[in-house]
Amino acid sequence: MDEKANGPKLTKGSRPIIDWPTNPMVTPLLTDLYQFTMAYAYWKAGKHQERAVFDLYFRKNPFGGEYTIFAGLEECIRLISNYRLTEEQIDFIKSSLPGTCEDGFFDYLRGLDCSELEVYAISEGTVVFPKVPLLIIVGPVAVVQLLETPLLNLVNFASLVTTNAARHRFVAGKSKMLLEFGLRRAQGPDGGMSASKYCYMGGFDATSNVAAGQKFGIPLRGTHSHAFVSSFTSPNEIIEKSLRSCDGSRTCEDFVGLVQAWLNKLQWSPPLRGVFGDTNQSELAAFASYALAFPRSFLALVDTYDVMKSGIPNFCAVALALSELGYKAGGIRLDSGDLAYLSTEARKLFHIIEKEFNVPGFGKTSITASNDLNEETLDALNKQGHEVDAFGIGTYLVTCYAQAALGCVFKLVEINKQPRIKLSEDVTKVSIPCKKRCYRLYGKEGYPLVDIMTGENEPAPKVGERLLCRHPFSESKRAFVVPQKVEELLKCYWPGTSG
Ligand SMILES: Nc1ncnc2c1ncn2[C@@H]1O[C@H](COP(=O)(O)OP(=O)(O)OP(=O)(O)O)[C@@H](O)[C@H]1O
Ligand SMILES: O=P(O)(O)OC[C@H]1O[C@H](OP(=O)(O)OP(=O)(O)O)[C@H](O)[C@@H]1O
Ligand SMILES: O=C(O)c1cccnc1
Ligand SMILES: [Mg+2]
Repeated sequence: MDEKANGPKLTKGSRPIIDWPTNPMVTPLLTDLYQFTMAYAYWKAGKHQERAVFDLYFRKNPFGGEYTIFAGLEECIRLISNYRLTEEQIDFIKSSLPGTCEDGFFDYLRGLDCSELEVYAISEGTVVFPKVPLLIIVGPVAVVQLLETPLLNLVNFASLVTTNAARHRFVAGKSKMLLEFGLRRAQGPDGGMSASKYCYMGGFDATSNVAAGQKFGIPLRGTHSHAFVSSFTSPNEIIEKSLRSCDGSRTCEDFVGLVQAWLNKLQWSPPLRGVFGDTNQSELAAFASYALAFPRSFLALVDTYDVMKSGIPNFCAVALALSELGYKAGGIRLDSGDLAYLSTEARKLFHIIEKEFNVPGFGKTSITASNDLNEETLDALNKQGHEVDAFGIGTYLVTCYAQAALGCVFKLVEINKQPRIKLSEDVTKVSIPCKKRCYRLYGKEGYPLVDIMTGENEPAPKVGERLLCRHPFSESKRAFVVPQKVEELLKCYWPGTSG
């Protein structure tokens, strides 16, 4: 999120212009009915202006893991800053509430906005832990109540999918290219757009989602599908066969013939003799056509027929023909079979070709893998050893297949300066009362040691001073910490504009 535009710089009374939420379905009506019935009852009881403090937090890290990445804040601030009900929306609420509701309430809704709210939040993209508030909303109880559902909606999936992406990045390692390919499998258009945005935030390099490329400026990447390969029947189909060399100095009139000649050379070269026989000619036609369309970034999906006997030799023939004209091929994509084995075999062949035909860099030709990848398959591939440079990941990533929801909650912790608590038989569900301040304490090596919550008016932890930190629910978990650095986690992202 752009902290400069929306973050701590704002002062009371300023009226920054902040865009509407990305998804136009995010309006004041995108809430649960009970938020409006409660708002009415607060109003009827004359309580609606009472100053309340709500914490938004989650109770357990997702995916059986040890951390969560907070995301969705920018969209929350966009909603808050533009929060006004239209006449049409007020009419709809009127028609949805019992006829006994007094008109004065609808006049109240007419004037409602978030100018009396203060929003404190942890920066988007920060590693966060259970129970620490990600957002603290302070303001008139009725309006804050109305925001419960949309704020949870905007934070829950965003943080879950960002965390999922970060976990995939962690397993894949820094050097691998991670591509988000999930749009077709995502939970509807918003699921797809949000996943693309937040996977990028979580450490992916690019997306195949063109709309996300336009909307969010995320780099776009892609290869081609099996349909493109199986749509061809023979090289004779290719009418326009000429290709200018990369430097423009000459034209190869029959690129397809050049590819066939290279395939022949490959077949009969001493280190490869007997390795493969006749390759699939329709696949060769597809690859040659793709190379004619994209000579500078030729990529081939090599598993439509047989990876080792057809796909890879055909790719190499096209790549060598391109190389003769001064172009460097982009690489291959594997989308089935044993990805560790096939990538290793492909790499061996690329190295043999580099040496045999003296094509510098051919051994490093990029290998992309896809096909139902997830954290576990990435980990299994690492353990076996593989030669994949880029992973295209869809279904498991964007649907958060391993865990359906993060489970963020929104709890009243104070009203009229009085603490409030929600009790539960389950101690992990007991809310922690009072308006809080939260700090991240760092140790000698500069690493964070612990996050702590204090009451609003308690003194802040001091560098070099010993502090007893206690687990909120587990009496036996406590530790003395001498912080070398103290970072306040929540900053004011919306100071209210009424003052
Ligand atoms: N070396 C490997 N170690 C662990 N998992 C792998 C490895 N190679 C591939 N996988 C995973 O195994 C699964 C293989 O999928 P599946 O059994 O459906 O076969 P397939 O290769 O997709 O076959 P096809 O698409 O031809 O039907 C995928 O989820 C893939 O990511
Ligand atoms: O496997 P995912 O992680 O969801 O990644 C996206 C998948 O989408 C594409 O094909 P699609 O799955 O539509 O068809 P295929 O299974 O026949 O390749 C691509 O080839 C990947 O396999
Ligand atoms: O570009 C690709 O290779 C791609 C895009 C979406 C889904 N599967 C693959
Ligand atoms: Mg698939």
